[in-house]
Amino acid sequence: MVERVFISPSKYVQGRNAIDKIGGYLKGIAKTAVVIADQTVWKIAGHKVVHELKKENISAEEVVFNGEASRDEFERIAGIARNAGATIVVGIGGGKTLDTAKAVSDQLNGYTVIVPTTASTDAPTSALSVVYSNEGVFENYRFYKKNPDLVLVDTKIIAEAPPRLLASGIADALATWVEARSVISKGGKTMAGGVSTIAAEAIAERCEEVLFEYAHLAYKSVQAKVVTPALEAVVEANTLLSGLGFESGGLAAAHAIHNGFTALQGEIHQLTHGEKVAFGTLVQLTLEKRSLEEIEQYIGFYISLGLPVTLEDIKLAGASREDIIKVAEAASIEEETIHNAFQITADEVADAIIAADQYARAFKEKYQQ
Ligand SMILES: NC(=O)c1ccc[n+]([C@@H]2O[C@H](COP(=O)([O-])OP(=O)(O)OC[C@H]3O[C@@H](n4cnc5c(N)ncnc54)[C@H](O)[C@@H]3O)[C@@H](O)[C@H]2O)c1
Ligand SMILES: [Zn+2]
Repeated sequence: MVERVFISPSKYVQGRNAIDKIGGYLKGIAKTAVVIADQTVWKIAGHKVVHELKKENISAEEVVFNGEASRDEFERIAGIARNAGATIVVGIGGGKTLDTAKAVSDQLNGYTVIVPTTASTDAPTSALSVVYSNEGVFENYRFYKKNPDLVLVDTKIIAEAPPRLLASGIADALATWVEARSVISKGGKTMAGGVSTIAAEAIAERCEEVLFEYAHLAYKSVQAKVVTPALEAVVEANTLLSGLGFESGGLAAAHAIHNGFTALQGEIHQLTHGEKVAFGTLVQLTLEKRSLEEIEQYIGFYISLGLPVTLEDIKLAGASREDIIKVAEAASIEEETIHNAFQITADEVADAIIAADQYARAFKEKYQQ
């Protein structure tokens, strides 16, 4: 029998100006931290975090993240952290920075602190990193023995991040219930290393409900750069509910197809993780033989948030059948999560990709003329 497994970060804190309190949460943990953020995020939140740490006599080794969550980058930063004697690892920024901080902390046996500055993915809470080549092609998932010790989400900072990033996080989070319910119904394995729990199932389902209720209001809030109760709800859905829901509830086709897309070259690399996951979710719904009404509900929702729904939208207007097969093959390799819920061949996946594109084009013709 396969055991039920549920995992989560030790502490999750979310609210307006939450970052001001980071020193209090880390007081007495250790004397030296390595703080990782990219150039943009150093200005938005990095220096503020370092300032708050200093107040509690925690010194900070400041590292500029180079933009890719790759093995080389993990090694480079782990080396800097070791030389500095850092035992607290603070990652500030988007999913790739946070995944890098987790990898570095694992190597140091450190205390992991995750500070997302946009609700663009459900990376913050999980005990894994998605590893890419230096060129941005998906390589593998790297699993750790523990989830982050502290996830600190400042909704004031997130309200001022680009709306496109929030929409991307909504798409990533909308995949959570679609994928988890498919894995649960097949008794498949989750990213936590067992089968799902009632807890993870409830969280994943609630995640979708919150998004259908509040995503638009939250998107408008970020367009106006203000913190609202709707934004707080959606930030929690994108980050905590989706994070726990995907990790202990299961990933399936949507994310495998996302990973497949990274195998292609060209403009598709300009799309965010969540944008590719949105299309992947439509493909999964296609594979599940969902009704027209249900699929249109998702397509309409994505379009209203400026998310891509067609191959043209994801910069693959001119993709050949060969390209689509390449994506489908990468999505169907033995290790991929698609097999947690589907018994399927690359050919069937390729056909579903083309069908999902056709459905979305038909929707646009029907409603947008
Ligand atoms: N480990 C997991 O569980 C998990 C889950 C989901 C996604 N992921 C990974 O996360 C990555 C995607 O993350 P992403 O979509 O955040 O992209 P990203 O990390 O590549 O980039 C985010 C971008 O947003 C910018 N940014 C961040 N905060 C900002 C702010 N407040 N204002 C302005 N700009 C800001 C950053 O400078 C960066 O350029 C992928 O590698 C994906 O595989 C991992
Ligand atoms: Zn994702």
